[in-house]
Amino acid sequence: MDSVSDNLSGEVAALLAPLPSLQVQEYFNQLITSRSCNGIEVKQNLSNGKGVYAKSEFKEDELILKDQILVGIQHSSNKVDCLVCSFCFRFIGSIEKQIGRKLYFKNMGLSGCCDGEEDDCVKYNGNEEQCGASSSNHNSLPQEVVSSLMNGEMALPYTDKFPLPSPLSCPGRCQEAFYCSESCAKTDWETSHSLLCTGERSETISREALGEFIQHANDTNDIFLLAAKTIAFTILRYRKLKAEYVNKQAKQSVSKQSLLLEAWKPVSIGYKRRWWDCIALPDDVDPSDEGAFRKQIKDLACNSLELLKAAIFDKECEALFSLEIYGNIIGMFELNNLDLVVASPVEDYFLYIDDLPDAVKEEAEEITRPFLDALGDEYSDCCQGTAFFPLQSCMNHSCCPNAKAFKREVDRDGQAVIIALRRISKNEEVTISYIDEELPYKERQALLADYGFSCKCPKCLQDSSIA
Ligand SMILES: C[S@@+](CC[C@H](N)C(=O)[O-])C[C@H]1O[C@@H](n2cnc3c(N)ncnc32)[C@H](O)[C@@H]1O
Repeated sequence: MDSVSDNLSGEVAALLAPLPSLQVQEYFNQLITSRSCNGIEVKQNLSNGKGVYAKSEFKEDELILKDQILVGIQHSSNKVDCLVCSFCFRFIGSIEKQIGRKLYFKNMGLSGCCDGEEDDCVKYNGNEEQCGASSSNHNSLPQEVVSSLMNGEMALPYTDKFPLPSPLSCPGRCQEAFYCSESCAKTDWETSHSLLCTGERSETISREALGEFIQHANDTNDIFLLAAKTIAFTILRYRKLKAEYVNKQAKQSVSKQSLLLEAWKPVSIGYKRRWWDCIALPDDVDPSDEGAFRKQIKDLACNSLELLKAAIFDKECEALFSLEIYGNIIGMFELNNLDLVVASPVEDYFLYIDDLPDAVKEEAEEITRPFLDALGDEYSDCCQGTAFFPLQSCMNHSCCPNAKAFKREVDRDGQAVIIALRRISKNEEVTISYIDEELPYKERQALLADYGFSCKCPKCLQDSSIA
C-alpha cells in the first residue's frame, strides 16, 4: 500500500473507532438538554453498549422523549401519496392540494404504498422490506376536476378547519423539495440539500451525475438517499467548522482529520456494522446462497457509491467516500432506524365530514363523496419514511418493553415520540421492542439474531426454560 492509501485507511479507521466514553457522555448530555427530556440519561455498559435509563419515575402513558431526526427521508414510493415538508415531514399545501395531487398520480397509474398498519404504533424498521408501487381500481375523476383541486381553483367544504402551511419552493429551484417554513428550507439547505439538490442553484459537482445517483437509488433501494444525506451533512459540517476555524484565526493549528472527526461526531455515536454483513437474509434466499447474496448487496452499495462520488466528491473528506464508511452508514440505519410516520390530515378531514350533524352532512357529502370514492382505500395514506434519531437509537430491546414509539394526535411531524407503556421507576432501563414481541420465542430470537444479539429479557429467559 502506498502512503496515500495508508493515510486514507487510517482516516477511515479513525472515523469508525468508538469515541472515548467521556465524549459520548458529553454529547448525549447536551442532546438531552437541547431536547428538554431531562427525565432520562444515556449510560454505557460493557454488556449491551449504550442504553437509556430513567433519571426520574415515569407514569404509564407519560411522554419519555421527543427526539429530533438527525437524517431522514420520505420513501420515494410515498411521494405520490402525500406532499410533506422535506425537512420536518409536516403535511403542506391544503386538503384540496393533497387530494388533487394524489388523484392526479392515480390517474397516471402511479400509486405509492401503505403497509396496512391500522394503529399509530411506529415500527422499528431496521429489517423491514421496502414497499413497492401498487395500483388499485378506483372511480377516476375527470382530469380538469383534479387539476382545479390541485391548483386551488376548487374548494371543498370545511377544509378551512384543516389549515396547512403553504409550500415553499426549494432555494435551489429543484421542484422536488418543498418546505413548510423559511426556517426548514434554510436548515435543510445548510445541512444537506445544497449538495443533493438537482436544481439550477445546486452546489453539487454534477447535476447529471446526481440525477443518475438518485435514479439508481429509486430503482434499487432508497436507503442510499439517506446515506447520501449523511455524507452531505458531514461534508457541510466539516466546511462550516473549517470556516469558523479560519475566521477565528486560531493560534493553535488543527488538523483536517480532527475537523472531519468533529463533523462526523453525530454519526459516529450510532451503533454500526457493515450493511452486507448485518442485513437479514430474505426468506426467499436459500441459506446456501448466503455468500452470493451478501456479495450482491456489497456490489450494489459499491455501484451506488461510485455514482454518488461523481456527484458530490470532496477531496478533503475523501474518507467519507470509502466503501467501508458507506457500508457502515447503511448498516447503522439497518440496526437503528425507526419508521417515520406522519398521520394524514386528509383522513381527519373525511372523518370530520362523516361526523357532521345530519342536517349539513348530506350537503357536504354530495361534494366530497366522489373524491372519497376516487381515492378508495388510500384516502388515509400517511407519510412514510425512515429516519435515524440519535437518542432513541440508544434504546435497547426487550420482549417485555416498558416503552414504545407511538404517535399521538398532536404529533404531526417526523419526530420520534417515546411513551411509557407502564410505570417506569427511577434508574430502570427504558426499553422498546424492535420486533413483534407477541411472536413465539424461537421466531423472536431468529429476528433478533439479525441485530446481532440473543435476548435475555425476563420473557425470553422464561420461554427458553420451557422451549
Ligand atoms: C439501536 S442499538 C441500541 C443501542 C446500542 N446498545 C448502542 O450501544 O448504541 C441496537 C444494538 O444494541 C444492542 N442491543 C440492543 N438490545 C439488546 C439486548 N436486549 N441485549 C443485547 N444487546 C442489545 C445490539 O447490538 C443491537 O444491534
